[in-house]
Formats: sequence, structure tokens, C-alpha cells
Amino acid sequence: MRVIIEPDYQALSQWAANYVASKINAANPTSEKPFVLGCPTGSSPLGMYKALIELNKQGKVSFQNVVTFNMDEYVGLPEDHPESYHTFMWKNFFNHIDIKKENVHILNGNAEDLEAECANYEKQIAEIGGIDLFMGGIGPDGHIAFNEPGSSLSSRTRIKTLTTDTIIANSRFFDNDVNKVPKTALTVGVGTVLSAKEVLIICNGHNKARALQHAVEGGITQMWTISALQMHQHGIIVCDEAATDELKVGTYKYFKDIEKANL
Ligand SMILES: N[C@@H]1[C@@H](O)[C@H](O)[C@@H](COP(=O)(O)O)O[C@@H]1O
Repeated sequence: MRVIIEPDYQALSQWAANYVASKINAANPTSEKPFVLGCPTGSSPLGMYKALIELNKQGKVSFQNVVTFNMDEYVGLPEDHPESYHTFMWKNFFNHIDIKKENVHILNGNAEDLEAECANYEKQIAEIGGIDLFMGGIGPDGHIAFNEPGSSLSSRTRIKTLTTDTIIANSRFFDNDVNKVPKTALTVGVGTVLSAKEVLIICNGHNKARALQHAVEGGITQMWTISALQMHQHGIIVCDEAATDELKVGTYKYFKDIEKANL
């Protein structure tokens, strides 16, 4: 696992955007052989999305041959609800880049048969040849996508009941009213994320420090589902200084040294 420590949110967002753009460009995607990108929602990736939009505007990266699969979506929230992940993605990213609408995949939390929706999502990912780069954030409790503590580390796309912690954390988007937050979501599994060729996780701010400590220094456990990234051959966490507050000094220095050597 690489842990990239950047001074602040702006710097880590730019680092992540540059990395994603360089991967897309290196793959030289075509419509027959597109680049497949896994996308998260949340506040963590917002800076990266902004920087990617800028790179797209400058002609430094194109999304014309990029196919996306989003991580998750609430169940039962209308697609055009201001807090649906459909709305989030179009508003903060897709509307501002040259991606083709038909190349965007987001789970349908209003599907009549939710289980079939999840199975079909996995099928579509497999049919296109898997995800090249899965980007993600982390919840304060270490969850990835909506794989709450206690989720199977080999889970695939499915319906998930949200924990009280997550419902409270996300109530800030629903007038601070926990009753307005959907109680279930569709989410890719930990196994789905780990099947990607590469995984890039964004982790910023002091309130993610405990999650980062478990991700990097803790044992692999279903109670901190991000810790499963330790099993991936090409896992990267890009974080800011504030998120490293719970890491051991030795761990912090070691990852800094590795990246210095990579320069
Ligand atoms: N399902 C999303 C996760 O994918 C995201 O990583 C997490 C953290 O969000 P934020 O980046 O706003 O802290 O929130 C939600 O629970």
C-alpha cells in the first residue's frame, strides 16, 4: 500500500486528480477499450473532481472513452432528490466534463427488484473487463462505499442497512433530521472494490484520523472495512497531514521516506 501524505486538502485533491488523469492518459482508451473508473460521492472527493474538471477544460485529460461505475446509492430516494448520489455526481462532476451519458453507471435505488439491480451491476462490471481504477473515500468509522462495520470483506454489490453512526453523520445533508436519511442503500461490496486493478482512497481531516490509523496500522477486520485494502496489490491512500494524527511517528516517517525515494 502507498500512503501519500500531502500538506492540505487542496494539495491532496490535486495529487489525486493528476494521478487519475495520468492513468487515463497512459491507458490511451478507445470506445472499444475504454478506461473504467469507479467513482465515490461524499465531501472528500469534491476537490479532486474540481481539479479533474479543470484538467479536462485545459485539454489535459478526456473522458470521452471513460466508463464509470459509482459506488453506491440510497434506496428509495427519488433520482432527482438534491441528496441522491445521482444528483451529486451530475452536479459536481459529470455535467462539467466530456463524458458520454451512456457511459455513466449509477445503481438504481428505486429499482423494482433491488437484488436483480445489484446482480446486474456486477454483471456489467464483469462484462466490460473489470474496473481499472476505483476511487473512494472513507467514513469516520472506516467504511468504504456503504460497507458498514461488520460487512463481509468479500462482499459484492448488495442492499445494506446503514448504521446509526452513518445515519447521524449523513443527517447533515438532510436538514439535520435523522428521520429523513434513508435507512438502506445499494452499495458495491468490499470484494467489488478489491477486484479493481487499482484502488485510490482519499482521506482528509482530523475526523478521519482514527479510520486512517486502522486502515494502515490495524489488522484486517470487518469492523474497519477499509482495512481490507491491505490485501490489495495496488492500493493507494492519499491523505492530508490532519488525517495522520493517529499514526505512529515511525509509520508516518516511513511512508514519507518511501515517497521521497520515489521522486
Ligand atoms: N457512502 C459514502 C462513502 O462513500 C463516503 O466515503 C463517506 C464519507 O463521506 P465524506 O467524504 O463526506 O466524509 O460517506 C458516505 O457514507
